[in-house]
This record gives sequence, C-alpha cells and structure tokens, in this order.
Amino acid sequence: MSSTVKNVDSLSFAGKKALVRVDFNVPLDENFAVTDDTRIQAAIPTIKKILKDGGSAILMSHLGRPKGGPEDKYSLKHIVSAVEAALGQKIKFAGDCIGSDAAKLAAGLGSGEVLLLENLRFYKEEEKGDKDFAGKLAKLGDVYVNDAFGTAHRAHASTAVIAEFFKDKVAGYLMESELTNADKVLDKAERPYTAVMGGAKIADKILIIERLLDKVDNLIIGGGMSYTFAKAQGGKIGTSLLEEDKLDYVLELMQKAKAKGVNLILPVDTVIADAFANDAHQDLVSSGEIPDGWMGLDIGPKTRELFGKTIWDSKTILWNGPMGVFEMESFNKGTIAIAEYVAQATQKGAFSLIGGGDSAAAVNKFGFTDHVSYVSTGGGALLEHMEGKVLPGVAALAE
Ligand SMILES: Nc1ncnc2c1ncn2[C@@H]1O[C@H](COP(=O)(O)OP(=O)(O)O)[C@@H](O)[C@H]1O
Ligand SMILES: O=C(OP(=O)(O)O)[C@H](O)COP(=O)(O)O
Repeated sequence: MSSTVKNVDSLSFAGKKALVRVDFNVPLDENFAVTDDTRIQAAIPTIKKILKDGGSAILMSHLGRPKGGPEDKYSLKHIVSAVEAALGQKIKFAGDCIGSDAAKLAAGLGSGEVLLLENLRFYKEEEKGDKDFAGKLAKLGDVYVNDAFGTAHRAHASTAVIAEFFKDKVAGYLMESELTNADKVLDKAERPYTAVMGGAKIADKILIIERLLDKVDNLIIGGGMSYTFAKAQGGKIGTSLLEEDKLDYVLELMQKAKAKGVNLILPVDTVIADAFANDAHQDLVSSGEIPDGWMGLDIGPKTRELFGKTIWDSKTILWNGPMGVFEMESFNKGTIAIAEYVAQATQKGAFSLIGGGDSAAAVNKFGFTDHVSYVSTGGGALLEHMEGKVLPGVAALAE
C-alpha cells in the first residue's frame, strides 16, 4: 500500500462515528439467504477495531447491479442477519442510505453500535461519482474508512469521491492485507505466469485482458467470457453470453497476444443446455458449434484437460471468474476441475491467487480455499491492481 495511505491503526475511534465503505456484494440464493459470507467475514476485523476503541460504525455497500432505483431483490436488508451472525451482535438498518431516516439513525448511534445503510446503487449518483451525493453520505460520519477492496477499482461516490470530505480517511485491515498479498506477486511473478479468466462480467474484464498481455505467458479464457471469442472467430454460440460490441476488439486482442508471444488458450468443447436451469436438457459440442436456442454453460472435458495442462506447468496463477455456472450442479464440473489443477500446481510450488466474489464463493463451496495460496475478495479490483494500476479507492485515501 502507498506510504501516504494510513490504516485504521493510525486512529482512535473513541466517540467517533466511522463511515465505513465495505463490499457486501455477496451471493444470495432464491430465498435471499447469503450463500457465501466471505466478504462479510473479511470486513469484521476493521469493524471490531472501531467498536473496541469506543466508536460506532456506519456501514455502506452496494449489492448487485440495480438500475439506479430501489429493487427489493437488491436490498441490503437481506444480509442483516448474516452481518449480525458474523459480528456477534445486533445491528440497525436504515431503509435508505441518505435522507432523514439514515441521518436520524446515524445521529442516535451509540458507542459500540453498528448501522447498515441501504444499497448505495439505488441512486444512480453513486456510480456516477456525484459530488452532492457523496457529500450527503459524508455528513453521516466523522471519519471515513474504506475496506471495500472488491470495489476499489470503481471511482464511485462512496469509494473515491467521498474521501475529499474528510480530514481523517483511512484504509481498513482488509484493504491493506489484500494489497500486501497481491503485491507479493506483482512484478516478481515466477514464470510461467498464467492468468485464467472466466465469469460473466465480460464488458469490464475484456478490457483488462489487453493490459495483462504485458505480464503473463499464458492467458486462459473460459466461462461466459469465451463465447465472444468463439463468435468473433466465426463460430456459432446460440444464446450464450455475448458482448456484441466487443467482437472486433476481441480479434485485435488475439492478434496482440500473438505478437507479444502470449499463449492464448480458448475452450475446445462446451457443455450446452436448452435453458438456464439445472434440469435443462444437456449436450456436449465442439466450441463454436452451439445450435440455435442452446447456450454454453460450462467448459467440456477436453477443455478441462487442455487448461489443466498449462495450469499444472505454471509457477504463478492468477484466476478470476468461474468456468461455468458453478451454482448449478449440472454445470459445476469445469470450475471444480480447474480448482483442482490450481490446488495441485500450488502443492508443487506455484503461487496461486484467486479473486472475485463468485470465484471466492466457488473455491469455498468446493473446499479448495486452504489448498491455494491466497483467495482475494476482489475480482476486477485484483486484476486491475495486478496490471500495476493505482486503484481509485486507494488513491482517494492518500494524504
Ligand atoms: N457460461 C456461462 N454462462 C453464464 N454465466 C456464467 C457462465 N460461466 C460463468 N458464469 C457466471 O459467472 C458468474 C461470476 O462472474 P464474475 O462476477 O465475473 O466473477 P467474480 O465474481 O468471481 O469476479 C457466476 O455467477 C457464474 O454463474
Ligand atoms: O463483485 C464485485 O466485483 P467482482 O465480480 O469483480 O469480484 C464488486 O462488488 C464490484 O461490483 P461491480 O463489478 O458491480 O462494480
């Protein structure tokens, strides 16, 4: 972490209301129960430090990607009990993140108490980095703490803009330890260095790939991201995930990889389904040969082996994004197989860094967390940090 950024140990929170940006963007099931609380657990040490000092904590986060207005399925009320369980105490919840209720609850917060605000992204001003909105949030607390590593690559109102309203602005323990762990690999990665990319946030992460080309020897693309590559090469992808306006970009990327001598490895076979459901009809086809009306939901067995061979030979592995819809048992085999290969490579001496809300949930779910070198709560944030970029959420804390 930059030497000009202070951490929570530099302050005493006694009698202070700490406004803490956390990343509680956690996976929920169809009944809105938290299925993986890694990101909540990861923020607990910072919250406890504030409370132990005799301060109070006002927690703010986003959940999912609402369209700029309230949506019940993205309400942070669903995670209140999970936060209480992780913290071991009751918390208060404000049904809005700004406005009179939030102000009243924040003002009445006593030493040792915790308040969780409603989803910041119920206001489009959050993602726009709106200064007035940041100022309204800032009024709620005396001190600003950013512990949301997973969102530190976003220059949003609550992650970056808000910092200018505070004299005391510090990084939480999670933010600090994430950066320290990632820095162990940054610029001193042993080779071969392999990045494995998958998941569903194609538009964001496809842009990061280009910059990773200067760092890695091998680039493996699986998961939802791979179909844009298949289509760009003239393949048929049915109704699989696609980033239509990135087709030309992907072709350029493939040429750049070649020019830089990076080994770009794409799936050769795909598990397809006729619906986005665990009990849908399934089939296995060559990649780029997906019939109309069918979608690719996992990598196939040949691909698992192909990816595995490269992972097995790697000395540094950076993985973000599941290889398929691992939440459904029918489509989890690719993600499990890749996690196994990463664990094996780690056992024989590779350093493996796995990041992302869903990727962390997947390695937890399948029992690999203790068999890889480090699991980060950040996906996009980790990748951007690994490109050598100063994350906006960190830059905003600099004195
Ligand atoms: N082929 C696919 N089609 C649809 N969704 C996919 C596919 N492969 C992976 N996914 C989904 O990608 C999601 C995770 O993507 P992303 O948010 O980019 O990862 P992370 O949170 O680890 O950074 C998972 O919910 C998973 O179901
Ligand atoms: O889940 C997150 O990122 P990740 O999927 O890259 O791990 C963060 O909460 C950021 O969310 P965003 O990508 O909607 O800004």
